[in-house]
Amino acid sequence: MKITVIGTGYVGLVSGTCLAEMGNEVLCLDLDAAKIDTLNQGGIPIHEPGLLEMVRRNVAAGRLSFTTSIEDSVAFGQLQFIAVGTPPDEDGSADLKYVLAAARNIGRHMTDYKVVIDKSTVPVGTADKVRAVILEELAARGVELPYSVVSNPEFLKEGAAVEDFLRPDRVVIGAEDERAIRLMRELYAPFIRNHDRVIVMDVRSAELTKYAANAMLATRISFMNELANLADKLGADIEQIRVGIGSDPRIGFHFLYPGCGYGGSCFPKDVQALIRTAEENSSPVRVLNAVEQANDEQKHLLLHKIRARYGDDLRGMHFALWGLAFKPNTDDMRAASSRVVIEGLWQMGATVTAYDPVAMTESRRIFGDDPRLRYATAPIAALAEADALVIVTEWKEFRVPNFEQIKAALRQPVIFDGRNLYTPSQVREHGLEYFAIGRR
Ligand SMILES: NC(=O)C1=CN([C@@H]2O[C@H](COP(=O)(O)OP(=O)(O)OC[C@H]3O[C@@H](n4cnc5c(N)ncnc54)[C@H](O)[C@@H]3O)[C@@H](O)[C@H]2O)C=CC1
Ligand SMILES: O=C(O)[C@H]1O[C@H](OP(=O)(O)OP(=O)(O)OC[C@H]2O[C@@H](n3ccc(=O)[nH]c3=O)[C@H](O)[C@@H]2O)[C@H](O)[C@@H](O)[C@@H]1O
Repeated sequence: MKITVIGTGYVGLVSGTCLAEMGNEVLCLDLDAAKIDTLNQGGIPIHEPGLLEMVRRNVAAGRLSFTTSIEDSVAFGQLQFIAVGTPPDEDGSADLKYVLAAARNIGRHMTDYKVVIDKSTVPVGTADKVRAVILEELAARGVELPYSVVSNPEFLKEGAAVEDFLRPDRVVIGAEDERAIRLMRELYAPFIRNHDRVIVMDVRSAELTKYAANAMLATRISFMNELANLADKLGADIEQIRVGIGSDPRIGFHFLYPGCGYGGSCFPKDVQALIRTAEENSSPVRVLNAVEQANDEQKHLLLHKIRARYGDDLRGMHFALWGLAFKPNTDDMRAASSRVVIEGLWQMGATVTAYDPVAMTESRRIFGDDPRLRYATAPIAALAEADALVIVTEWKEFRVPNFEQIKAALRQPVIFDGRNLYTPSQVREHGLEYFAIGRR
C-alpha cells in the first residue's frame, strides 16, 4: 500500500518505518527541515532502540523516504496518517492546531480518494473537525472528492516503540465506513497474524479509548505512589505490598511500580486533557484530579527527603544524579522528574553532576551550559565530590552497582533512590545510608 505519514516524531517515525518494514511504500512528511535533513542523511532525530537500523534498511530498499513537500506527501499515499503533536493548551486541553493544519493541507492538495487517519492522541470530536476542515478546503477549491476519516490511536511506549508497533496488544480502529475499515484491516493484518487483534468501533469511542488507557495507567501509578508514601509512614514495605496485590490476576503486576512520579510527553498531558474534556461536559472524572495532583507532588518527593536529611540550605553541597530521561531506553526528557529534582537542588543552593546513557545531549539542549549542572561520562565518575547519589531513572546499568566503589567515591555515603532499585538491607550492609520510596 502507499502510505503518507505526517509528522516524524516518536509516533510518526516509528509507525512509518514499521509500515515500510512490512513491505508498504511510505513517505514521511515533516515541516521541520532539520529533522528531514537528519533522516535524509541516514540519521534519526530521536533515540529509540532498533529504529535506526530499521530506517536505514527500508530507505535502502526504496520503501521509505522523507520530505518537507506537502504537495508530494498528499499526492503520495492513499492512506494519510496524521501523527503530529497535540500539546496541552493553556487550559490543559489538547491543542489541535497541528492536527487541523495537517488535515487542511490534505484538503488543499488531494485529487483522489484518501483515508485520513488520526494517529495523534486527540479529544473526542476531533475526527468531526478533521472531516469539516477537509470539506471546507475542497469547497474552497470548488471540487468534490471522496474521503474517509478514521481514528487509530497509538499505544506504543517510548523505549520499546518498535517492538510495541510490530507486535501490538490491540489495534483500535474507529471508523464508520466499510471501505476505510477494509483498508485498515488489510494494513494491519501482517502485524497480527497469529490472532486477530483489530477492534473496530465507532470513532468517538476510539478517541476516548486512548485517553482511558493512559488515564487508567497513570491512576495505577499515582495510587501506588501514595500507598508507598503511606507505607513509609507506617513502617511497611511497598515492594512486598506490590507483590502481595499484583498476584491477584484482577490487579496484575504491570504498572504497579512506585517511584518519583510519572513523566513523559503523554501521561501528564493526556490526564490533563481528559480532565478538561470531562469538565467541559459537566461530567467530572474526580479521581483524575487526584492522580494529577499526587503525581505533581511525587516529583518533589526526593527533594523532601533530601531536605529532611540536610535541611533547606544546601549551599556548598554537590549531588550526583543518575538518570535524566523520563524512563529508560529513551532520550526524552519531557516532563521528566529529573528536571524537578535538578531545579529543586539548584533552588536550595546545591550543584549537580548528572550521568545518563543517552539523554545528556537533550539535557544540554534544555539547560544550556549552566555551570550548576555538569555531566559525567560514566555512573561512577558522576560521584566524585558528591555529598549523595540521587537516582531518578531505572536504567539497567544502575541495577547492580558496586556499592563499595560508590561508598568510596562519594563524599558522604548516602543514596536517594527514586526508583527503588535496590534491596535496602543489601545497600545498608555496605555502610551506605539508603532512602527509597516506601521501602523499609
Ligand atoms: N510519544 C509517544 O510515545 C506517543 C505519542 N502519542 C501521540 O502521538 C502524537 C505525536 O506524538 P510524538 O510523536 O511524541 O510527537 P513529536 O513532537 O515527537 O513529533 C511531532 C512531529 O510533527 C511535526 N509536525 C507538526 N505539525 C506538522 C504538520 N502540519 N505537517 C508535518 N509535520 C508536522 C513536528 O515537526 C514534529 O516533528 C501526540 O498526539 C501524542 O500524544 C501516542 C502514543 C505514544
Ligand atoms: O500515549 C503515549 O504516549 C504512551 O504513554 C505511555 O508510554 P510512555 O509515556 O512512553 O512510557 P511508560 O512506560 O508508560 O512510562 C511513563 C512514565 O510512568 C512511569 N512509570 C511507569 C510504570 C510504573 O509502574 N511506574 C512508573 O512510575 C515511568 O517511569 C515513566 O515516567 C503508555 O504506556 C503508552 O501505552 C502510550 O502509548
